[in-house]
Amino acid sequence: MDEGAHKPGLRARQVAAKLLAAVVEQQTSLDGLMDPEHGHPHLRQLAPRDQALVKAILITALRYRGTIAQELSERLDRPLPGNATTLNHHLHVAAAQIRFLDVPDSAAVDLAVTAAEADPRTRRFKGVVNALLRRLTRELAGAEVTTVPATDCPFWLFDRLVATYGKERATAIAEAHRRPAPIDLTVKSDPQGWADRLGGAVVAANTVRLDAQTQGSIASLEGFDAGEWWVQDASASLPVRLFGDLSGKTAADLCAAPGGKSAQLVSSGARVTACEASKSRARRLASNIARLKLDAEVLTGPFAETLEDRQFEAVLLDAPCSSTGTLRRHPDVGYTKTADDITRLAEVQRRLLDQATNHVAPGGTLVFSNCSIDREEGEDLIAAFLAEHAAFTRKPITRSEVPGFENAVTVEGDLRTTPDMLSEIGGVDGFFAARLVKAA
Ligand SMILES: C[S@@+](CC[C@H](N)C(=O)[O-])C[C@H]1O[C@@H](n2cnc3c(N)ncnc32)[C@H](O)[C@@H]1O
Repeated sequence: MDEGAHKPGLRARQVAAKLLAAVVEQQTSLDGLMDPEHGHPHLRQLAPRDQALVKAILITALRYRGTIAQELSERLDRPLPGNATTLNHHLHVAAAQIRFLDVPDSAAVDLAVTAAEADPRTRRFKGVVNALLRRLTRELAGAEVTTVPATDCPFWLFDRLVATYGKERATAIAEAHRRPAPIDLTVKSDPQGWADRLGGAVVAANTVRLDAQTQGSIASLEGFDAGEWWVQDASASLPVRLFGDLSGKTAADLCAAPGGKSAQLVSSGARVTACEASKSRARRLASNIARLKLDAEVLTGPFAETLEDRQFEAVLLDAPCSSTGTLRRHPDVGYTKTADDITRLAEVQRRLLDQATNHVAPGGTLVFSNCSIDREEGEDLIAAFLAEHAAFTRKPITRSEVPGFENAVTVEGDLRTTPDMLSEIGGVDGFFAARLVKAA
């Protein structure tokens, strides 16, 4: 066997290059590749420390993909052949480490050279890899990023952001995408006490924010086993708050897994039915609810089938979407989704909203939400819904209902957060929510 095959850390870099290819060439989601049970087998074979390294490399390589591409190409004497995609992945994996991660530069360069040499497709570029990465290290290791934010936002997405929000705000959003997101926890009670215990800060009603650099696994933090809190971005906690007091009321969470909003509904005093179409996700939902020692009815299958003709006073439709509001946490989304996906997902949402109307009791409230920042999945969808459903009217959200998020309330009375908001405290995910009421 090749001597290099035994180099510590080599396998992690090879796996990182392979997974990067899966994201950008086959549009496979990083969450799917990283799943502890069903993720990529090569990743699961690595030691936990190496798995964490691969994850850090991939998140960084995707977050700064445009900058890395530009900095590499500026240092090439002549362009790489157009079909050198595998080579490109090795270079991006190494550049992510050199530019942004706390890994010795010499190891990043050396392992990239060995990885290129070990692969028949890239062997002949070994010298190029060595020279290029050494030059990158010499000239840019530890340097500030000087590219404009749009460099790291996939073109199709940036164009849509400009069309909706204008160039200045689109640029601020793209800039926010480059900053790692903090870890937000929704606590059942005593937010200040938990903030003190975990070294965080209270940033919204029941949201405790921990630093993005918080060490160790989430499950090892105090209060996890006791079920005192769950992970949920501050903006994702807003839709359920729009129902107001739910004590003793019936509530359905139509698209429930992994269950952050179901947990909130139960905690607000509602009798909750949580529906989830996917079997594996429904198992996760049930286990999350159990860890939190909360009580909810969990139904597995599409809600239109499992609920039959049941109706509820409060109905939440937190629909599947493009997730373009979560690029800070999921930088792969810009490379795995396309403009066509947005149109397709908006159509799914339209159909689910139609079905949801059957499960709202007369006089009941329907909250529609998702984590997209595209108006086709938000503002436009709700405008079309209201035009077609005479039994429903919007109950405008008021600024006083969402302290700290007053600027997220739109003229129409919907809620629209974008990642550039609240940047002084670490930003928020992009989210949309509308509150609709069914005639009595
Ligand atoms: C955005 S996620 C929900 C997140 C969840 N509300 C939370 O806060 O944790 C959307 C979920 O809806 C599920 N889903 C999609 N179509 C569905 C349907 N017709 N019935 C029930 N669940 C559905 C998906 O499998 C996915 O788990």
